[in-house]
Amino acid sequence: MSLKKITIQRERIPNTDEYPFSIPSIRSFQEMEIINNVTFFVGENGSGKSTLLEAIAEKCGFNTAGGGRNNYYNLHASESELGYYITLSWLPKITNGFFLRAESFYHFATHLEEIDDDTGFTNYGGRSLHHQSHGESFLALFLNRFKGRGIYLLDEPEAALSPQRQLAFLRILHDLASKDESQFIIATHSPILLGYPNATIYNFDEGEISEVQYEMTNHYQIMKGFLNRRDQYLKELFLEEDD
Ligand SMILES: Nc1ncnc2c1ncn2[C@@H]1O[C@H](COP(=O)(O)OP(=O)(O)OP(=O)(O)O)[C@@H](O)[C@H]1O
Repeated sequence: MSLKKITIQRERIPNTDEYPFSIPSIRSFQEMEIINNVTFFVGENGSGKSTLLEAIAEKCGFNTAGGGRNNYYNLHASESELGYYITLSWLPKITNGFFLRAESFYHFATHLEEIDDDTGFTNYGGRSLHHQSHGESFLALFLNRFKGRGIYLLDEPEAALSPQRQLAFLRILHDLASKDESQFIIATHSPILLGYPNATIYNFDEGEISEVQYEMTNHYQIMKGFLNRRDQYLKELFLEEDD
């Protein structure tokens, strides 16, 4: 494991009322220990997970629109507004890795058409990502591009994956992370992915970033409650809407 800690340099922050410091979890952020090869960011929509992940990606030297160090292409290639304020502590420093943004993956695939056509997409399962389904192309990326010592930052990788493929992803994650060469930080809403054993889960809700146990996440509790008592859940949900 290489990335050990993420720290914010609070003395640099000019105005805490503006984005990204308008986000409660980011405003109160001091430091985050990275204690496992697999770390999850969980929390409500808009709680700041992508903001922090993007800042980490920028500090790793990855394209903030998605990709690795050598993937330069223009897609609102905005600088992370948080990146300037955070410091990453490494031992040892690594430069290999990838930042996956589900939302801009199509553009990444187009970028590969331009640079990787001649090499036969060897890092992506031998087929253009545009010629694979969304979920297939994600898995091709995980299976072929993720290898060796590296840091992999994934923003909602479940976006394209069926439950069965999410399980397949857990297997890939296990194979890569258990060799102690690969490190993952994953922002997710998936109760399946969050179930990866012995991961650290950081919750971005309630105005701070704090460690949480799997079974205590809203995602686990809502999904479990819904599956166990679907009729009751729906009855209460629709009752509230009618009020
Ligand atoms: N460039 C920006 N300028 C201003 N506000 C922004 C910017 N990017 C994001 N925000 C706001 O910051 C908040 C946190 O956004 P962020 O994308 O980090 O949330 P998230 O936890 O990843 O959410 P989700 O689960 O929906 O992906 C949101 O309210 C969002 O509207």
